Amino acid sequence: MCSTFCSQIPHHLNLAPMMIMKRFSAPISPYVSPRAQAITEPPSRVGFLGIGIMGSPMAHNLLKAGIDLTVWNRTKSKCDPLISLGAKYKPTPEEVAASCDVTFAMLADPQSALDVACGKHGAANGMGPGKGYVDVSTVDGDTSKLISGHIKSSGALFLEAPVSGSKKPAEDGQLIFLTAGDKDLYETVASLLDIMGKSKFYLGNVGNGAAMKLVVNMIMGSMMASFSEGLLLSEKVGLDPDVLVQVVSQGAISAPMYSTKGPSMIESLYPTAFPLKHQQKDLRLALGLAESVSQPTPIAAAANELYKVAKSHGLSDHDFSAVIEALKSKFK
Ligand SMILES: NC(=O)C1=CN([C@@H]2O[C@H](COP(=O)(O)OP(=O)(O)OC[C@H]3O[C@@H](n4cnc5c(N)ncnc54)[C@H](OP(=O)(O)O)[C@@H]3O)[C@@H](O)[C@H]2O)C=CC1
Ligand SMILES: O=CC(=O)O
Repeated sequence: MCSTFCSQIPHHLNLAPMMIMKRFSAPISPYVSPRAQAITEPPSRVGFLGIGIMGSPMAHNLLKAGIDLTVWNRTKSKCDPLISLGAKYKPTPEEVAASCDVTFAMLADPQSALDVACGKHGAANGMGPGKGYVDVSTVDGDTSKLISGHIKSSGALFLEAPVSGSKKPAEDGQLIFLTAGDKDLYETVASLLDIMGKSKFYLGNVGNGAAMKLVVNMIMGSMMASFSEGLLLSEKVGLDPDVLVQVVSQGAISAPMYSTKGPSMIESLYPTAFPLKHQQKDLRLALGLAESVSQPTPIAAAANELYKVAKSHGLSDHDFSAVIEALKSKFK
């Protein structure tokens, strides 16, 4: 079993195989798994793990829609507003999964998504036939496949469903779900995805949703880096950057991101919707994806370096538009 298991460990985790074996205590058997069983449709008890910038409004929308919701977050206090609105709370991901038909997870990165799904008291320990796990975190395909293997070895179904759209779309129920995995689970949770989002794509095998999300965010990260250069250049040659934002917003390169974030970037304000550290993580994972198929991505590679500079100057938890700071002379 070890060779099968170890071959699934994502390269970027950089952990010795024995550490991984210790960390992810849920047994994984690729050969014998309990028979998967249909989930009641729509699921009557829903779990949500990871109540951060995105998880909080997504869970809130489920609650507002009358869903019987159980929540968990590493920092418990972030669950309190949801609990005061009627959500139940369980102290571990395992207990959430055990008490729910379907459990969603919205975690920061590959490591936290693995820890919460497959670690000690992780969700996989509470899964079983008749249940489903929907991971909406942005991770790479290898991580998603590893989580899928653990969940499915319990007899439960697995769907990866990363989202495109930020804090405001999450609040407005306007996210775009990029799903892949068990089609039965996709159909079972469709009504829940419709509460949280405006559209959903089913992309086939596990890994395809993750790949689509990484390609989209690779483009977005490069766009923001390029926009930052344009804003600073316009200012340096004596143009009004506010006018640049207006011109851009009316032409072929118009994007909501430029008109919503441009004005605050000009003021050097970066209220966090999408943390810069997550954008850099997505670029790093996208570059790994490109490397795996020998696709040249020089623009994304350059953008990634800029986000790394921004991170090294303490901007990790600012909005990703703070990448503009890395281009200012004080950082040279
Ligand atoms: N913000 C955005 O605009 C978007 C974000 N995303 C993706 O969604 C995911 C979540 O992002 P977002 O909500 O913005 O990020 P946050 O940083 O606000 O939330 C991250 C969540 O992960 C939890 N977490 C982090 N590390 C661990 C760990 N080791 N063990 C357990 N839990 C952990 C945090 O818990 P705690 O509260 O205890 O720190 C928190 O609940 C990321 O993958 C991001 O790339 C996707 C689309 C848009
Ligand atoms: O992942 C970020 C987003 O805005 O989408």
